[in-house]
Amino acid sequence: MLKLNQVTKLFNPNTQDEKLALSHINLSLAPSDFVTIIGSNGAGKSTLMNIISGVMKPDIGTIEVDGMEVNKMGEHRRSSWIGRVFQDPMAGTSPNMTIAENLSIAHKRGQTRGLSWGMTRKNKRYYQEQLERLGIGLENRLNARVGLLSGGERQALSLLMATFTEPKILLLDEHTAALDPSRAALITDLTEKIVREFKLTTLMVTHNMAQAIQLGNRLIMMDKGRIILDVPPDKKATLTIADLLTEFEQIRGEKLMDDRVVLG
Ligand SMILES: Nc1ncnc2c1ncn2[C@@H]1O[C@H](COP(=O)(O)OP(=O)(O)OP(=O)(O)O)[C@@H](O)[C@H]1O
Repeated sequence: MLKLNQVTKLFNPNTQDEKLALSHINLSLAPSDFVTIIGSNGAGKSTLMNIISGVMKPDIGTIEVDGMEVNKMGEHRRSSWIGRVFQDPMAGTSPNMTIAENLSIAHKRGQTRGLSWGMTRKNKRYYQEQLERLGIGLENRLNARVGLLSGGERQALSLLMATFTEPKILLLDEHTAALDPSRAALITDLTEKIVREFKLTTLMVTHNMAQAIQLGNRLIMMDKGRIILDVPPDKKATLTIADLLTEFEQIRGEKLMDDRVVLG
């Protein structure tokens, strides 16, 4: 369903700041695959997400979705079938609009017609039903400004908005990293529930090894712009943090020094 062929990204070519962020990445996801991505700082994880979502174009290589090459398709057009949640809870929602207005925008994503809010009673009921699924009481606050919500509430709303139109691909970019542990656990649980329910094909970047092991059916480890480990579903089920650290050491010939990765 998602296929990356030889995807390469070189920043600032032929300058002192030249940086090979992605090097000949080949990655193929089956429908409903949930892949967690870990890797050291600067490994290329966010660049990979940016290239899949169309924020950046690869210098070499192709991206295919359901057999169709999408390299030339811009971010806006891809947004109808890609949902994305960022680390920053402020990034996915509009603070000066109400919860209902934010959901209305998400509802219309990818449609070309103008932005009439279309806040019919039927739509409101539908938004309430969807909010109820989050289990944190937001269904009673449809008219609250989103800027007033806590980080965790806002991130739960971002997750709902990103998956509202059942995208083909869900990209989660360290979406629990800015939350306190209890809120992070809530968003992790919600993520698992929503992805399972809608059978979403998902890529999730995390610095938290425990979370990378807990979620998803497949795990990849990146380093210096390459995929250095791809743990398939049959091995992922029994994978431990110790296994991952050993693999990293064997592949890199050095210990993983990023405590955030180990401790989460
Ligand atoms: N727009 C850019 N211009 C120049 N260099 C960039 C740009 N974006 C990323 N890089 C560089 O490319 C490399 C990969 O960056 P990227 O953000 O993808 O890493 P990452 O794995 O997400 O890292 P982290 O875990 O620290 O967030 C890094 O060395 C980074 O400094």
